[in-house]
Amino acid sequence: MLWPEGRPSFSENVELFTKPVFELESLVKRIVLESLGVDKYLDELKDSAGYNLRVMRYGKPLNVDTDELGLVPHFDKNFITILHQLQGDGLELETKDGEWIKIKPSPGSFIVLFGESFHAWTNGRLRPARHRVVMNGDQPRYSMGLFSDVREDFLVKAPEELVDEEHPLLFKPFKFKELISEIEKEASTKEASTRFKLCVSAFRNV
Ligand SMILES: O=C(O)CCC(=O)C(=O)O
Ligand SMILES: [Fe+2]
Repeated sequence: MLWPEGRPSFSENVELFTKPVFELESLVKRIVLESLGVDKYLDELKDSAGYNLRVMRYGKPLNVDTDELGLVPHFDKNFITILHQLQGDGLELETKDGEWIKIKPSPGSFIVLFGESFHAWTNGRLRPARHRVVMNGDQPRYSMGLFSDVREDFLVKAPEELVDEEHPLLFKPFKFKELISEIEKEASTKEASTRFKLCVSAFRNV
């Protein structure tokens, strides 16, 4: 048992992570919406938000001499992901040009990624980051993440302020649960290829 008996440092670490990470999530949402001039939708997004806090462990690589994939390249499907590496590097991000860069955060820092749903909601203004975990060395890796998304019946629809001639509507409005079923459908037909592609493109409008 890890919580709360047995390993007090585990629950302490989770609690230490929780407060700043929730504050950061709401700050990031505010900054994004304000900078796009659509902060009037902040309450609507906040009221329909759902959260998922995960602590992740990646077993040590079988072979210490070669890099091993801890997590395949993928886009997160949610709105915002905030990650913290507790032990071990390994997170890599893909740049626009298809290059993989290693993320080496300082111990007290967080990594903020945007997911496919926020990409669609902002009518493409935010780019979702494809990322992966690459393991090397002889140690397991631990990370924590706050994954924020929306209620299943929330309609992911870009605000009209973000749609104009220069920025045509990229995705037809969809319920978050429709994106989830799209992911499940794809996963059952094409050997987890969903993890490599933008699932939201099923709702592409232009
Ligand atoms: O462990 C990490 O740093 C990344 C985790 C991740 O990308 C995910 O769970 O979607
Ligand atoms: Fe991810």
